[in-house]
Amino acid sequence: MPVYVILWLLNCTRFTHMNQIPTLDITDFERDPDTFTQAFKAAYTEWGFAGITGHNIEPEQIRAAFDAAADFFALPVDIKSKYETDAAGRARGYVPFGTEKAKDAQHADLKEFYHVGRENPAAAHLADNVWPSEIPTFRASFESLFASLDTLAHRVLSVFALSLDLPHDYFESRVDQGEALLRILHYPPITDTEIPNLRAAAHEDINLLTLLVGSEQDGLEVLSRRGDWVPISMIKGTIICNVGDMLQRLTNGMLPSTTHRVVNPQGDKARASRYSIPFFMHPNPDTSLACLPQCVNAENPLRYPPTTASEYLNERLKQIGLIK
Ligand SMILES: O=C(O)CCC(=O)C(=O)O
Ligand SMILES: [Fe+2]
Repeated sequence: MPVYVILWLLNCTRFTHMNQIPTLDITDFERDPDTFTQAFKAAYTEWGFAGITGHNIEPEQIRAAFDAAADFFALPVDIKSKYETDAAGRARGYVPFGTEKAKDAQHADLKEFYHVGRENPAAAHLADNVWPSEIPTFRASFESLFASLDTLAHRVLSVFALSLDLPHDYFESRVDQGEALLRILHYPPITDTEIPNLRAAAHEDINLLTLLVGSEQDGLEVLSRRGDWVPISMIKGTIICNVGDMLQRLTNGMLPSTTHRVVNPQGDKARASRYSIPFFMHPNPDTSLACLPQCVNAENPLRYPPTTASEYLNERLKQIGLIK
């Protein structure tokens, strides 16, 4: 075959299989809700992941949060450990390196993290936050980022509801007392390259939906429907939003909770820290995760038995080592 034909064929495959998660500008929803909801549904049915732009979260707010994170994780481990708590599922405060292991993984992930969660004195299942006094900017930075991501999560949930032929406020009464967790993640420099561990082994997120303030460092990869690992390269400032296992169950798998991982960088890049900040949105504990009837049909028969959000969460947190 002549070289120009091979080049032409290669070019065609490049364009017909766009191998990158889609990006959606959420301000398009206000301009044309129906068209946006259709594009949104198509993106999530195919990928379970999309980048969100037009979200109104200022770059300075994100910068301040990453700076506070770097300052905290640079503290000696005995100081950081003062902020470990006994909140169920380690849902508040510091969680040391080597604690979490992806379901079915053989080795622990290469990360330490800090959980900041929803506070509501009227809801007994939501623990109080703890704040490191050593980093004066920490509390204000993460309270403000939490509030902004919570608002965005509500906007995104209303588009999910519309794309499932539900009223736009369907999820409101199902998440108002629900846990939401900001997970401030630090993947320390890797000094021993012979280790079998990954920064984060392949996993699916347990919750309803995740908003990820993505890292400036490479490493995040998403498993496509075709079975290949797609490195995520995002325009700076994009917030990644992905479906979690709870939304996958509710939609009987119609919206997939896509497997993803964080791979170790090669060469000098391995010697740099990596930071990222996912926000995990959970339903109220008593919310049923039974599949929605409109997602069950002859082509897509019922895949999951009914359960509640709290039952399911407990089972999953045991699998990843966050509950004994
Ligand atoms: O660090 C990242 O980019 C992704 C983190 C992640 O997938 C998680 O914590 O569930
Ligand atoms: Fe994840």
